[in-house]
This record gives sequence, C-alpha cells and structure tokens, in this order.
Amino acid sequence: MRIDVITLFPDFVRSCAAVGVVGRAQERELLSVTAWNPRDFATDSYRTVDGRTCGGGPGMVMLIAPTREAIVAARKAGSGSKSRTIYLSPQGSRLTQAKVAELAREDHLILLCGRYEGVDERLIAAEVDEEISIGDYVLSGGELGAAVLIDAIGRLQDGALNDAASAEQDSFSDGLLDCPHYARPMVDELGAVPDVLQSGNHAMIRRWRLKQSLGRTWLRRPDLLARRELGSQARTLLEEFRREWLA
Ligand SMILES: Nc1nonc1C(=O)NC1CCNCC1
Repeated sequence: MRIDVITLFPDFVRSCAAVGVVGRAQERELLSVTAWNPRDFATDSYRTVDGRTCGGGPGMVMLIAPTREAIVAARKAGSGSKSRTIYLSPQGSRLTQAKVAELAREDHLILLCGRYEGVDERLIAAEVDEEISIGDYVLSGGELGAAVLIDAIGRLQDGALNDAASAEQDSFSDGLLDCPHYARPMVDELGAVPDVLQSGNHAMIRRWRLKQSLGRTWLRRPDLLARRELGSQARTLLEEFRREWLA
C-alpha cells in the first residue's frame, strides 16, 4: 500500500512513520509513506502557501495552486493505481476501526493535512474524496490525524504485526473493547494475575477474555454494545459479568 501525505511539515510525518510497527511495515515493503510539501510547489520567491481568509476575519487559508500541485504530483507518483484522497478535518466523519479496515484495503491513499484555518473549499470540492476527523477537537494541523490514520492502517497490513491475531483481538476490531492484559510476574505487590490466565486451559481463557471484553464495553462504552448483535454465548457471559459486578 502506498500513502502520500500532503503536508507543510514533512519531517514530522516521516518521523511518525519511521518508528514501531509502521516503520517495520515500511522496511518489509508492506507500506510506503511519502510526504509532499506544497511549499516545494509554490512559484513565488517567498514560497507562499497561504493567503488571507476572503471576507475578512482571523487566520490564513492554504492556497489552491501549490497544494493542488502537490496532490497532482502525489497522484502521479502512485503510477496509475487508483488513489483515494482524504482530507483530515474536524468537519469530517469520525474515524472508526471499521473505516480504518476499509481504508487499509486501498492500494493508494493521499492524505491532505490542513494548517491555519484549513484548505480552500474549492480545492476540497475538486480533489478530496472524503473528509475524516480523528475527534471532536481542534488541532493546529491535520498531520496528527494523518499519523493516527497511517498507524491504524499500517498495523493492519498483512505481515505488519508479528502475530496477526493481535489485530483481531484489538479493541473495536470486533466492536468490543479489549480485555485486560497481564505479563509476569504472576504475583506482584500490585496484585496477582487472574488464575484462569495461569490455568493453561485455552477454552476457559478465551471464555474469560470474551467476558471481560463484553463487561468492559458494557461499563465504559455502552454505545458500542448497543450497536452490536450478541450471540447466545455472549449474552450469557455479559449477564454473568453484570451479576458479578452488581453483586
Ligand atoms: N480534529 C481533526 N481531525 O482531523 N483533523 C483535525 C483538526 O483539528 N484539524 C485542524 C483544524 C484547524 N485547522 C488545522 C487543522
């Protein structure tokens, strides 16, 4: 998968994509992340990329011309594979794991990162396929949104995680929050690892983990539970968790 990022801060984006699972995915050529700076496409001697907001008011807006040139160059670099252009913005649809999984199947993504008040609306209308928000708050730039997207998508590339199963067990991957995790020592001054996890009984461990995921989701994110069909085993486990919790 190829990801091109349009950003005034290419070093930031490159450094985010060079570490951890995403860095390893790039080394394994499962993913490439390339940054394009609109400033490199500005034609004036000041390399201008922003302009005053039309109609007055505070702040600057990213200019069409250099930003569009950077998008076109990124699209061309994708050597013909169909690209999908995403603008990171608070006006976008909230990012979910389902959306991450959908985008992770694309061959070529172009991520547009706004700065200042954002990007000229005409450029969004002409070049952007979808606006995505990473949350209902305002950042100083879309780069953190792009970094979040690159990380979430990168870890889903086949071969990126040493154990592919962990992607399936992550929070949200099955619409539930993740279960608690423990490492040695089995007994610590902070407490002991639950006995079931020391039992070696894999069926009981799977049952315990599902029960914990269901219970945590019920306690912390009932909205997720409301959206999820529960099978009979899940309903039984959740009931068991609720009874124990309320006892
Ligand atoms: N929330 C967000 N999810 O993606 N991008 C977000 C964001 O706040 N972008 C900034 C909005 C103000 N202009 C600079 C960029």
